[in-house]
Amino acid sequence: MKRSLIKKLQNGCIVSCQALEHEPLFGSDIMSAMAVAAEKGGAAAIRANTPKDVASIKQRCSLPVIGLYKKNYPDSQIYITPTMREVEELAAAGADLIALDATDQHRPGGQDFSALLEQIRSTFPDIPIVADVSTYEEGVRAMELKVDVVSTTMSGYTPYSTQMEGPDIELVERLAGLSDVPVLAEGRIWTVDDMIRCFEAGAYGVVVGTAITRPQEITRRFVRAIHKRVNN
Ligand SMILES: CC(=O)N[C@H](C=O)[C@@H](O)[C@H](O)[C@H](O)COP(=O)(O)O
Repeated sequence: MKRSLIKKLQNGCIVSCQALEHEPLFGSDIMSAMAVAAEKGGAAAIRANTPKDVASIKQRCSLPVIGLYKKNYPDSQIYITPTMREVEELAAAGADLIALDATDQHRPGGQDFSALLEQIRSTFPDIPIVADVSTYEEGVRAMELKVDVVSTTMSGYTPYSTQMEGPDIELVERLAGLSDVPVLAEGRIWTVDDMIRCFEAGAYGVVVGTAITRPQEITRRFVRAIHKRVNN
């Protein structure tokens, strides 16, 4: 079952439909409409934040959903599905796969990533785990721990990872083909060309978020280009 689900991501464009509370499109109705639009456009899957959005998307859209739950804990730097509590809520909401932070940063209560994995596996053996990593070493460790999928989500978002404007294609290339664990390219994929380069680097699938589902950021790019032109 896990296998056939993961297979659906192969060569797919996974659309991340996320809006935080301070963003103009915040709300499960809007995010589920985004997911339906992505499905109509041929997306392979949806990536969504919070159990509420996941549940709402699952009602209206037939694609597999990679669920995550962004939450801040006072004693931790990580925020993507930090503990078993968020995993349980995502599973109850119907998430088909669950994404979680697999970086080396301090976790709530000092928990080890491998301990959380164990807990998830024993409670939800049929839900594939997507490990969100920021570096090669984190990707290798996640593969050694036999996660189901690795995604380059966190590259550029930990203080010690490579900071760049576009996608971290080098990281995709280094991780892809290291093992039989599929590697998703994720983060700052802005153009079709970016996406193709990720596939050429060996990505199993790509996750595109902001470039499709955050209109305020899309607008900002157009406006910036005008400013640049006017000021030159
Ligand atoms: C770093 C972090 O918290 N990333 C989040 C992970 O779920 C989302 O905010 C991103 O939108 C998603 O990864 C897709 O990336 P992009 O929006 O750049 O296409």
